[in-house]
Amino acid sequence: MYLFGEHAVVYGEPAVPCAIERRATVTVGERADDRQRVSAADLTLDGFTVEYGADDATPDVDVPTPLVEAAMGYVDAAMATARDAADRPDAGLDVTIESEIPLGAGLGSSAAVVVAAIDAATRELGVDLASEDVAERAYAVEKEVQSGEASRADTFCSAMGGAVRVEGSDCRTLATPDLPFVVGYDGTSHDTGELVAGVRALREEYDFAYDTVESIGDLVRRGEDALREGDTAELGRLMDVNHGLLAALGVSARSLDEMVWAAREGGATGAKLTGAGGGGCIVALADGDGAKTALSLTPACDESFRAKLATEGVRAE
Ligand SMILES: Nc1ncnc2c1ncn2[C@@H]1O[C@H](COP(=O)(O)OP(=O)(O)OP(=O)(O)O)[C@@H](O)[C@H]1O
Ligand SMILES: C[C@@](O)(CCO)CC(=O)[O-]
Repeated sequence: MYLFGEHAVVYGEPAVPCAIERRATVTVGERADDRQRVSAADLTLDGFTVEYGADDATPDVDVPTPLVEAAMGYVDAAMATARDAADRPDAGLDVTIESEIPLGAGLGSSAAVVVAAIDAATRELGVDLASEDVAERAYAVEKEVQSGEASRADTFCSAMGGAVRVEGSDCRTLATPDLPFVVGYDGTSHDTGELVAGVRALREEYDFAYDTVESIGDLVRRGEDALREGDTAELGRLMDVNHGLLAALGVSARSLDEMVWAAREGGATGAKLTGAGGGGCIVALADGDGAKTALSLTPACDESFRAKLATEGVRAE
């Protein structure tokens, strides 16, 4: 989840994502043959569940094929980089994905799945990669699958845990403050690639959009100071401004605006959309139950939950 800086991070501005305790679990077992089988038991969207195998010509599913193809793109590429890291190009793998993270909703579900898949597959093939190496390979996978449009933010954060700072290829972990986050989810998903392309087009066409991206960078630097000083009032104010700047770039949605306002009216110190936008999740900084209750009473909000910061990144269980 992004405290600050999504979208602008694609153009080299800094961003501060934070890992929360919602995990993707990937189990990998080596096969006796050279085939690949993937089952994503809980790849759910709008109430559908899909299970598919890499060796099935036509997956037996009741969801749009593009969704399955998109999921396979990430998982295939993750397995390929794991086989490459282990120098075992012909290894056959059985992969099972279980994820608690809503898809395409701004919580970095693809990064979590790719990071966990690379970590589990390399371990199964006898290689113990450092979390930083898992992060770098996961970034390459996201970049490839998202046609060159990805920052290192989601993957580095998923791999390392806690709060991190990403600016271009410079990725660092930050001292993790214990901040009270509440997430509101509208139950929908977005296409990250389309939203990133929309911002790119706007930024190329209008100077003000170009400047807005730079302003987000300035805001993130101020946010880092506030984080260091533990100044939650300032963090909240900057989250509100960050939401406004993202809205100016065209990536908010009525449901996201409604949830942001509900959280604020429920006493949140600040609230913003998180991730690519268009629909999905907002994050609020909020002590007490007011913001969560306000969200649960908002028709646009499908689910709200307290998001505990995960200090640990990818791990073997
Ligand atoms: N449990 C899962 N099993 C298989 N594939 C998954 C799973 N969760 C996510 N994915 C893949 O990741 C895609 C969603 O990633 P995408 O980058 O579009 O959104 P996100 O990471 O959830 O949101 P954002 O980029 O805004 O943080 C899904 O369409 C699917 O291809
Ligand atoms: C919109 C974006 O900044 C975040 C999506 O999770 C894209 C990216 O950083 O790859």
